[in-house]
Amino acid sequence: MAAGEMPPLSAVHVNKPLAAANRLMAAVHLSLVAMVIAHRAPLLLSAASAAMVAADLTLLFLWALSQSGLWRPVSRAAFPERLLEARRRSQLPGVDVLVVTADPDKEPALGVMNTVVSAMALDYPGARLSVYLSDDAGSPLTLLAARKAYAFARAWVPFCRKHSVQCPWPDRYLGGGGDDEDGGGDCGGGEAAAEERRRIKKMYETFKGDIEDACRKRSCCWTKEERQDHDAYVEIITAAGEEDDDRRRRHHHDEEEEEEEEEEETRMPLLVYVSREKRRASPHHFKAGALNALLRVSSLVSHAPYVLVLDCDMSCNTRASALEAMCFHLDRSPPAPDNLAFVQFPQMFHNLSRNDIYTNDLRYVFGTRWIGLDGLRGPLLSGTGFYVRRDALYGATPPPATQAGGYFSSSMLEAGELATRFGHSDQLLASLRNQLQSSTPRPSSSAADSRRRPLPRDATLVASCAYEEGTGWGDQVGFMYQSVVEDYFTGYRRFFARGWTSAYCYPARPPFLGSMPTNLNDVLVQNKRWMSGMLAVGLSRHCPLACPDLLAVSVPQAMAIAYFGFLALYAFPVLCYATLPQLCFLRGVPLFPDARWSAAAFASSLLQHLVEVSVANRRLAVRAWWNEQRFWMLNAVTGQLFGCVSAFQDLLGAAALDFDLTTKASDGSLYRKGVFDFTGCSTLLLPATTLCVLNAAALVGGTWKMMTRGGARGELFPQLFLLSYVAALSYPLLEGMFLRQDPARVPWRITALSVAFAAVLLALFG
Ligand SMILES: O=c1ccn([C@@H]2O[C@H](COP(=O)(O)OP(=O)(O)O[C@H]3O[C@H](CO)[C@@H](O)[C@H](O)[C@H]3O)[C@@H](O)[C@H]2O)c(=O)[nH]1
Ligand SMILES: [Mn+2]
Repeated sequence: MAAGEMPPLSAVHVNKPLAAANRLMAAVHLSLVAMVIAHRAPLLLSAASAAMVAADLTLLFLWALSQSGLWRPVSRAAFPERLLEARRRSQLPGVDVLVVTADPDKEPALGVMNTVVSAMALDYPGARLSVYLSDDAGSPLTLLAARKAYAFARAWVPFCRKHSVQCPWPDRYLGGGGDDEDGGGDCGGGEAAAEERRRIKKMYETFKGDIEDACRKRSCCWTKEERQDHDAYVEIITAAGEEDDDRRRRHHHDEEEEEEEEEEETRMPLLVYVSREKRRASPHHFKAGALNALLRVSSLVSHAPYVLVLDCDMSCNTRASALEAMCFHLDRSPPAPDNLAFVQFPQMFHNLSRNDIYTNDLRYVFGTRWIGLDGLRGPLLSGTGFYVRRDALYGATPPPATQAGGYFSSSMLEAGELATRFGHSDQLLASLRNQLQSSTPRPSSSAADSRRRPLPRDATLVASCAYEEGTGWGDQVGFMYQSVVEDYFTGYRRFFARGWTSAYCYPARPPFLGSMPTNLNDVLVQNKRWMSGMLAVGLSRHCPLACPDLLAVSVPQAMAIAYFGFLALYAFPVLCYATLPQLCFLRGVPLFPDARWSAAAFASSLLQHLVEVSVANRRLAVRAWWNEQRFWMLNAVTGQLFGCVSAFQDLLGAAALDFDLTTKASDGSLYRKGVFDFTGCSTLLLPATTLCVLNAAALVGGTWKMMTRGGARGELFPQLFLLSYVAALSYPLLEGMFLRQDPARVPWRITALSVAFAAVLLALFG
């Protein structure tokens, strides 16, 4: 298929007006900030002014890094019909779906199984699709649920195919809280279809009941000790009577090609359960470790050239994503990106409220930044919902211009070298050698070959703790360890620094839907993990700004990646702005004597933010803008501040970073009402509440003084405005501490400590 012979499978469109607007706003903002700093420089005499200049310079630094990712926002389209005109479905390359789960208490089995089943029902030839489930808890409950899920999928998958169901996620489609169009409406007309739908719904109810029963029985749940200490276990899930079905089908179909193709199409995707070995003494590297174990097991079983990664709560909300992703991967003609390693889909969430007080929609990332980065060299890897080339994950470099496949240097393919990198499993090495030597990611020998075969001999070996010792896994091969944000680090080191690119595919209907935490503490803990993980990369020897390989590929991209590595540093300027103007205001010391430029720079940044939010929401979105302003400020002095502390501890070797799992089971009723849920808030919230009390006290005390004493009132107005703005933003915190009486208010211990700390600050400096 030479370029030109067939129409391109994908298109890219540069959003020129937005690009122009972004550049204009950048120019305006830069000149304003320059004026602010120039005006403050002569006042460096006082410590407070010096600190404010340092704060402004930090803001300027981060702002500068963030700019390249806004300069060329693009959108892409995929044309699966053209793909299917150009190739028969049986010629499509295989896809292995890797699903990871870690804790049946925080991640209820029913939700996990919905993800598994939805992935099995993707619109893709059954013989070329396999789903691997990693269970880090090694829970008998999950295994049992997986078997039940497979049995249900044997009815569900054909049902979705037959009726071209749009939403392959059973719970949503069958009316468990989906939107209108999902409610079975796309199942086609006719009494027979309705009957079939009723039947499948009943099967789902039984399946659900079985799992809920099993959950109630304590015997299925392991203790914490058992979870951290158990053998590896791998099972290719089958269902009773399946062998007979297969034989019958094979008997019907002779060797004729068409029928063989139909057979490939209608086959059930493979489902494999993997619980890797866990020992307390050996590090297990969290999600990255789980994914690498799945990569190895899948290499032995189906070895598909493409891999889709899904978190256990990320269900497929359309069946189209696999074909859409292939439009980019298989398109070799412009405008398809060169050297494409992965296609990233946005993370979207089903449990969002219209009044999204925790900014859980992650608009900033998936609605703005990734669109901009896509115009640079591609969005960063985002943990879930991406289709990635296996050879690129295994360490290949992009092919020389004349060749289509990933490139492995010949020395790497030598037997000794392969074993050092990939470990000592003959079976794994044999499968690697087969695939790696052929340079194109070919259609894998279809998963059909491995069908009903016994489990590969080495399956449990490659899922054992000891297997990775002394190999390249986690460093030269697979998902990267050393960071709790394995997605960010892997995307940067494994792909971008080697010259691979990515594409962002943002279809109108959300392709995947996950769940976000719905109480403040969980949200902050999650943010702290992201912030500490990325900062630990930014401050380490792997800093993107100091990576020669990446800089050689693209300096603007290095800046855009580094921006995320330093994101947590916002904590410092925000901390300054949340203490110094307050304390000075109380003393009657003006900090913004010539406020014109500061006011203009402030207004320009607010306006720019409003434009961003509104463009992403496709309407004037003032409430979303306000929610983001508020959460940004709150997160800066909680998630980002503690993120900085943890990252420094990690760098100094004082304490390793941990991966705190988010809960996918909370009800979120307060969040849906737009009320902050402070249940379980701990020290993480303390800086925010302390600063909030300080601000309120300074605002009241300072205004009082200003009115009673007179003096240089005009020069204090900018501070009065700033303090009032902060007070308005932090009102929910004040309310949670002093006005609310419900159980979800700020724990009184936190309130008391905040008041005490604020009093100390005021006594010392006020
Ligand atoms: O030891 C572990 C820890 C986590 N997980 C799985 O990792 C996934 C993500 O964990 P979750 O608690 O949902 O974290 P989130 O904060 O929601 O994850 C976001 O942030 C992570 C990086 O910190 C990315 O990997 C994710 O894709 C991204 O959604 C879940 O399926 C977990 O089961 C494991 O398999 N083993
Ligand atoms: Mn999650």
